[in-house]
Amino acid sequence: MAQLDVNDVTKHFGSLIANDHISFSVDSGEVLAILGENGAGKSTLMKIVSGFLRPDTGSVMVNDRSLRLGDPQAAIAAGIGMIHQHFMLINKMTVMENLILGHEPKTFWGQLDKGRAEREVRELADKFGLDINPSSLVENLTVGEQQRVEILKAFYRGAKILILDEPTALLTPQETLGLFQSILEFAQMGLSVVFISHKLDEVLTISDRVLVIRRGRVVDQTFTKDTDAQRLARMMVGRDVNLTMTRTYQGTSDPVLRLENLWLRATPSTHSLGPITFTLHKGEILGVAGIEGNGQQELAESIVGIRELDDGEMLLNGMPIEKLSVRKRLEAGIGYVPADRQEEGLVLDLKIWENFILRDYYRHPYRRGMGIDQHVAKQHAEAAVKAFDIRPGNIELPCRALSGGNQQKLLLAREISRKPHILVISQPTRGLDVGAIEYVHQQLIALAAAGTAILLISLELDELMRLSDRIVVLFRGQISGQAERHAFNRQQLGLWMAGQQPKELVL
Ligand SMILES: Nc1ncnc2c1ncn2[C@@H]1O[C@H](COP(=O)(O)OP(=O)(O)OP(=O)(O)O)[C@@H](O)[C@H]1O
Repeated sequence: MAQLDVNDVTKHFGSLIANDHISFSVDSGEVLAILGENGAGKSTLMKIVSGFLRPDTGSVMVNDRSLRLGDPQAAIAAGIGMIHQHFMLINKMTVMENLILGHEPKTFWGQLDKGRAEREVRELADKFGLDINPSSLVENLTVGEQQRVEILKAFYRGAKILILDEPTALLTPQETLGLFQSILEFAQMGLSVVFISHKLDEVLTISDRVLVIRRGRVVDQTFTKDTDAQRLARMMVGRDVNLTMTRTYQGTSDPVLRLENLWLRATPSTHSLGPITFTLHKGEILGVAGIEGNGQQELAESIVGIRELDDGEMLLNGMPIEKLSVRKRLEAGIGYVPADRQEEGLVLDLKIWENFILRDYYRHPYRRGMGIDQHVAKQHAEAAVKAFDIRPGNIELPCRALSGGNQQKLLLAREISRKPHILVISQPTRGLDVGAIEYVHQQLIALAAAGTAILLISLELDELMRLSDRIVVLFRGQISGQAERHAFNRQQLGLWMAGQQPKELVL
């Protein structure tokens, strides 16, 4: 089938070397995992292989033939299929329209041959075991289904080498298993798969070989069967990492936030939420579990004030806040780290220091007359960039130039520096490497120990079980179960996530 050889690839961005003489190969039928810290250069490397970026030097070969570099069409023609972290589908079109876009089969008269397109799509879906209805609108599909469309699209264009960039970041555990099953089948068919992930257990489960990149260089390669999670973490980060950090309870019984019968009506794109009643205490971490789309986002946004309540009460330190604007709530001591850091959390075209003061630029200590005291703002941003080890540390760079993990660190740095009474934080470690996860967990533990009440929303049960004092589970906008730390039980939490009613529900 196809073998990929990457030879001596180097790529600079200004003075930064994102890829430094990288070489590796993937055989036909092999699953190669690429591991590396945030900013190590994995995405850059894959963009080079798939033609989205041109390297400064080096070559890429498919079956011993040189690939024309910096040309996505040439990469596709050579059989390279790239599945990006952010899907590139058109929501208002059907699955089939997306699949054939730009490669429409034509009749003799030059018109779209719809029958042939449908037949080809069904045959492909069958061949690769990717079950999907070609006439569904993409906007009505789950994330897992959209990913299947992306993979099918690559196959429709003749992919023999599949590159998956953090493909499980948005999937439920069940969808992840389904994807793994598919990957194994692809490998058995002789396809080559490159799998980029920060999740060591996934890498250990799915790959044959692991390539480790640090600061743009290949630092190690190993057969998966010869390694384990601790060793992989050490290779990646260059030191031992605590992969299972837990905390001992430090919370108090002082209520900080009280939600009483909070209720949100459904909209065409959202579930109804509630009635939800709970109290968040000083120094406590309250975990919110649930499969994506079961009201977590609505809950976070109604606390922060982005969404208006249809009913219910919300008290912050005893004061009703449900009528306050977002800005007033932030000023009153609520911090917010949204799940989508690129859409909601940061302004990617603004500089690092500008993003750092985004919540407070109009007030002390940043306001100066009608403008901003740039000196103070930059000083504070510099200090936070150092304290949170954000790389590269040049605060004049636009946020866009930071890797995902470093963007997340910047968001945390901003919110934590504001010393909030409450921090609402959603998917805090999505896309982060193990070293960065360890760091974020340390920060959350320290923040709670200093008295902040944290509402931790996460799809990762392990993360919730390690950090939370209590966990509530959301299912279709309602609390389907809750448990105290001493009674956490993975299986039970999973059942509640799937909507199974608990025997005893204490609210
Ligand atoms: N367009 C760009 N302009 C300037 N610098 C960039 C650009 N794209 C990437 N970089 C820098 O190149 C380095 C490698 O980034 P890359 O996105 O390849 O890392 P990564 O290993 O994929 O990280 P992550 O795991 O966080 O996704 C980083 O330091 C990043 O800031």
